[in-house]
Amino acid sequence: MGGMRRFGTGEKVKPASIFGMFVRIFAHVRLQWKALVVSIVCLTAISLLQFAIPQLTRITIDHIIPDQAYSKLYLIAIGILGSAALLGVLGYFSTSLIASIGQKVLYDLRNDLYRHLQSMDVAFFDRNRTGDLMSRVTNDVNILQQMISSSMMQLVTDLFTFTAIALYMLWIDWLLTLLLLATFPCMLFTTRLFGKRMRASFRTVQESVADVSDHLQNALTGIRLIKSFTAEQYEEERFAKRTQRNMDANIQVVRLRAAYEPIIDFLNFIGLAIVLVFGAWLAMKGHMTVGTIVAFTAYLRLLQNPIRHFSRIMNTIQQAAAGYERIMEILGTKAEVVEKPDAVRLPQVDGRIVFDKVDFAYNNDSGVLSTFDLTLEAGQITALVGSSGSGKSTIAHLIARFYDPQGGSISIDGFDLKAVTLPSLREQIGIVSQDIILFNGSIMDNIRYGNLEASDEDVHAAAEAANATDFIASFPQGYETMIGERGVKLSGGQKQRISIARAILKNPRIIILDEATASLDTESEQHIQEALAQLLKGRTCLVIAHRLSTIQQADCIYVLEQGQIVESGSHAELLQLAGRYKQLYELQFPRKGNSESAGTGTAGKKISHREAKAL
Ligand SMILES: Nc1ncnc2c1ncn2[C@@H]1O[C@H](COP(=O)(O)OP(=O)(O)OP(=O)(O)O)[C@@H](O)[C@H]1O
Repeated sequence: MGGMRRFGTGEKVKPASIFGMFVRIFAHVRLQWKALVVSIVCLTAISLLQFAIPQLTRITIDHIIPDQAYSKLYLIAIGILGSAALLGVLGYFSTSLIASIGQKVLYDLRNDLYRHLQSMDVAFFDRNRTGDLMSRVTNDVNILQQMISSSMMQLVTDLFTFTAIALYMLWIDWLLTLLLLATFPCMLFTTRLFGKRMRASFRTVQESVADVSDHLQNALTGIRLIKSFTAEQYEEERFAKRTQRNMDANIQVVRLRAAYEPIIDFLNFIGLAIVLVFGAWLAMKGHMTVGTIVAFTAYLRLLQNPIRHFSRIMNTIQQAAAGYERIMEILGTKAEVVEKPDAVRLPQVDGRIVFDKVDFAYNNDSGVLSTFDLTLEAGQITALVGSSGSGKSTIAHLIARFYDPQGGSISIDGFDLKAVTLPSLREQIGIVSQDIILFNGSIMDNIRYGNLEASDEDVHAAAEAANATDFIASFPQGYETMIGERGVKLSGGQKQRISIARAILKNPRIIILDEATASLDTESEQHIQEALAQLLKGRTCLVIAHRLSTIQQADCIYVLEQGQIVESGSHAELLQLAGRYKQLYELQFPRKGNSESAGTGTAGKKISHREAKAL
């Protein structure tokens, strides 16, 4: 395969080796050294027992039969049955111990992965598909899990037995053993050759699983859109293309395996032929006993076990290696928005926000802001208006440090955002936007998300301030009503009020309203406006609105066009200026003209969201 890419970028990095995978797994395993020591003791005992059983065969053939030692036969029976019973008990302990070590490693890995994902910046999530990320945390970790639980134990036992037996065989007959071992490099070479190809195919399989998961995620969340455009057929074809890629890659794996296994079997038979022919020759010459040959053939099987098993579990191992690569791609990606090591806690702020010569572009595309200056005074309502795509939401994202500007600086009360810790910054910012995210859970849980320490009374007070108590009380289970996918469906306005209650409970110093009332009908808007008035009271507020009716009370309004401020002032001042703001205003309130009282009441309600968005 051509090498993997650093996640979400074009940069190529070396593919992870299977050895690297085992080393990393072992680094975690080391932490559970007690369980590890017990398993190693069990495995050593298993190897010794596996070694002892063929010795009993040899003793029977070489000594007991020729000596007609009837009285010793029961010892052989006890020896074999005792060894078998011990093998069973030791097998039980080593299997369960190694499996639990493995599961613990995966538990840590999955949690590390989740923690790492949470620490990534917003740009990372812009770049990567949700379904693909989900598939890495679930499917790829599962594959690794399968390998650890089913194959690791086998491999480790085999390696122990291999070493013990190879040493014994070299001691008994080094020449015969070396001849035998000559087949091993061929097996390793074949395994490597096929392994590489299989891994490439498995990587395709896993990528296609991620594609399928991504498609499903999009299609299921967008099912209304698909139906409204009657695009079912089109989506079905797109889905089939993705599953076809999965099928092709799987068939390729099966073909490789079908060719690989007979080759390994053939090499195993060469080993058997060597032992039989050369051993018989030695026996006929009187240099070796028949019992030793029989024991040698039994050892040969044990010696070849690692390779034979490896060929069987190679599927799982290569699949795990491909999954491991995909996991490492995430773990190896670093967030760009990070805290400096010497970052300080941002103290309780008044909320004066200053953009000083800020340059910003998403993904090194053409810039959204360039040498951009803006000051939001503490305790005031500042509004941003302007055409779609002019950069209003970008300004909000930069304040919350979802992205870092490429040039210039942004500060709050004189603290550069890059010099303060992220939680201390974001704790003081509340964002209420048009895209409301409520989690599956009760209304109580959703409001309490604003402050996980809040008491029930605090939650009730926040709901009261957000004008949400009436509709909450109308549900039979009140605050315990489940919302989200498994619960009741809330209207846009109800969701909005819950999100406002959540922000009120958070009690941040700075509030950002991004299109917060854009999609509401008149009646909801009335409720929301009252709730918002509660939320904005006494805080530093940035209000982004398409509806000019919602921002006339702002202390200062900035009109933004293509990332530049073209006008600023109060509503009245801007109307007098008779520039871009007035133009936007007249588009929204044609009949009221430039009357200053317009829009506070009915005029604003006549304009639809679509019209407003089009501005
Ligand atoms: N995550 C992103 N990745 C890349 N480009 C983006 C991203 N978000 C916004 N942009 C681009 O940045 C520019 C400014 O977008 P922004 O969302 O700030 O505008 P806006 O004024 O808030 O628009 P609207 O009123 O339509 O919401 C647009 O050209 C947009 O395409």
